[in-house]
Amino acid sequence: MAGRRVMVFPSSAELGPVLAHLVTSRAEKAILSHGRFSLGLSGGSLVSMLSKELLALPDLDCSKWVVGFCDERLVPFDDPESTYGLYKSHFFSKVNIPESGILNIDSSLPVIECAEDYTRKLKEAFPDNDFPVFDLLLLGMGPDGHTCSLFPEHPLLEETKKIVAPIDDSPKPPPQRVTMTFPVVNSARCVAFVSTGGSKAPVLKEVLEGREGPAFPAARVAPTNGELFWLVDDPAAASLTINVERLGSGVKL
Ligand SMILES: O=C1O[C@H](COP(=O)(O)O)[C@@H](O)[C@H](O)[C@H]1O
Repeated sequence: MAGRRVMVFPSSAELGPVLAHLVTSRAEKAILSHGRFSLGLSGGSLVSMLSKELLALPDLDCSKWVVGFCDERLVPFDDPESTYGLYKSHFFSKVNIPESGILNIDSSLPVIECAEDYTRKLKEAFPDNDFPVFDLLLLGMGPDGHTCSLFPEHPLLEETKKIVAPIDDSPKPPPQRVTMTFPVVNSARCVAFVSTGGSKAPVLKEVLEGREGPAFPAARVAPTNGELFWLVDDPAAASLTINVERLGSGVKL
C-alpha cells in the first residue's frame, strides 16, 4: 500500500470540491495511461454529494469513463433504494457517460444469478486481471463499520476467490444485495472513503486507530499497490487522536 492519508475538512462544503478534484485528476491520469477511467461507486450518502460536486465542474467529460458499483441493492431501478437508480437520476442522465460504460446489475435476477451476471460483466470489462483493477473506488462506511455490503462478522469478509458475492441477509435493508469482495477492493489503484457526520465518529476512531476484537470491514481496506484516502469532516473526526491532515477546499490530491 502506498500509505494511508486521513484528511479532515471543516464540513462537507470543503470536502466536496476535493473529492471532485480527486475523481477528475485520477480520470486524467488513467486516460493518459490506458485510454479509459474505471470508477467504482458506492451508494448511501455519497450519491448526492458526488453528483452535486461533479456536476458543478465546468467541462466535465465522462466519455471515457467505465463505471461499476462497489455494491448494489437488489431492488428495481425505480426503487429509492437502488443505487443505480439514484445515480441515473442525479448524475448519469446529465453527463456524457456512454450507456455501454455503465456496468450495472440485472435487478430482475435472483440474488445468486445477479452476482454471477455482474461478475461476468466485470470480467469482460477487465479481461487482463484475475480481479478487476479499478482506477478509483469511492467507498462509504456505515456507523456499524461496514463498507460496500461487507458487514461486521459476516462470512463474506473471508471471501478470497469471488469477484462479486451475493448477500441475502444484509443487516441493513434491503436484505438482498451484491457486493465487490475484498480482493477486488484491495486491487484498486486508488481507494477513497468519504465519511461525514457525527454518527460515524465512534466507529471511525476504531477503524483508524484500532480496536480490541476483529477489525471492522472498513479497517480491512488496504490496497496492495494503491493509494488509500480517508476524506472526513470535523464531526466524523471528533474522536480521533491520531495525526491527521487538516485541510480546506483548495487542496489538490
Ligand atoms: O448500505 C450502504 O451503506 C454504505 C454507507 O452508506 P452511508 O449512507 O452511511 O454513507 C454505502 O457505502 C453502501 O454503498 C451502501 O449500499
